[in-house]
Amino acid sequence: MTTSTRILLGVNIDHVATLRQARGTRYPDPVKAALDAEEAGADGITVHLREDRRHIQERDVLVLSEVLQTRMNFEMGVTEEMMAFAERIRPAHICLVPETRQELTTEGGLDVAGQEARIKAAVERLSKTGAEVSLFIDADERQIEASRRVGAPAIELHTGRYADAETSTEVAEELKRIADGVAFGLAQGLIVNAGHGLHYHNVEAVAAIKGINELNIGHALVAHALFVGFKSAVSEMKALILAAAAKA
Ligand SMILES: CC(=O)[C@@H](O)[C@H](O)COP(=O)(O)O
Ligand SMILES: NCC(=O)COP(=O)(O)O
Repeated sequence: MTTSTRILLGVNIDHVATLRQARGTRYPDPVKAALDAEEAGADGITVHLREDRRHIQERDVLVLSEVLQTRMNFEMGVTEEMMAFAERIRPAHICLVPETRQELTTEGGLDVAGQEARIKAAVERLSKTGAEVSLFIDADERQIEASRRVGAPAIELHTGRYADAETSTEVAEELKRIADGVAFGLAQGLIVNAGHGLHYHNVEAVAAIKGINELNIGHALVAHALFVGFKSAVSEMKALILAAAAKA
């Protein structure tokens, strides 16, 4: 069981690439953002190579795999194309995520319980690359138990519902759901990460949940970086989550 006392920040650079792809230019370069993020204290760099290539491209991942000083968390759908690519680049971490072509963003967690044999085969195959494989799931006991059964050492709890909650009651309910999921995941012997939709005003309560290993944050960092620069955006976020975890 991992009971880290120090929470890690994984910086997702997808939306630096979103801006580049909007115009088909060479800038802004997500690789530069990744290096700046590392200098500012990122513990890892997350990229999601989507099937529709709306942001991160293969070349970004290949260059990152050569230049990162920390570690790459490669998010991917469970497809043959992505599995073969992951076997080629051999990232330190692989996170299996659900993907729908038309979605605005990742809408829910991976249904591990509903397709255990398929996910187990993917986890087994990808683990042979040496990667720590995690599953991006909702904070739901059924999915957490299934994640353990398929042999994933780690899970990432989808915090999108918490981020989207509007009333204080909903926020409290969603936060409790995440906190319960973290405790349940740890009790199952899993490494528990969390992320999606976290920003400077909602992150502290999640960072204060004991036992979370890492938060993966992207969209809010890229948005804030427009005004303060990428390094400052990352270091502000890192300071916030470390302070919240230390107070808890
Ligand atoms: C899996 C996850 O939560 C993120 O990687 C997210 O998918 C990135 O942003 P988009 O969903 O906008 O591509
Ligand atoms: N896995 C979640 C992630 O990497 C970042 O999501 P977001 O902060 O861009 O919503």
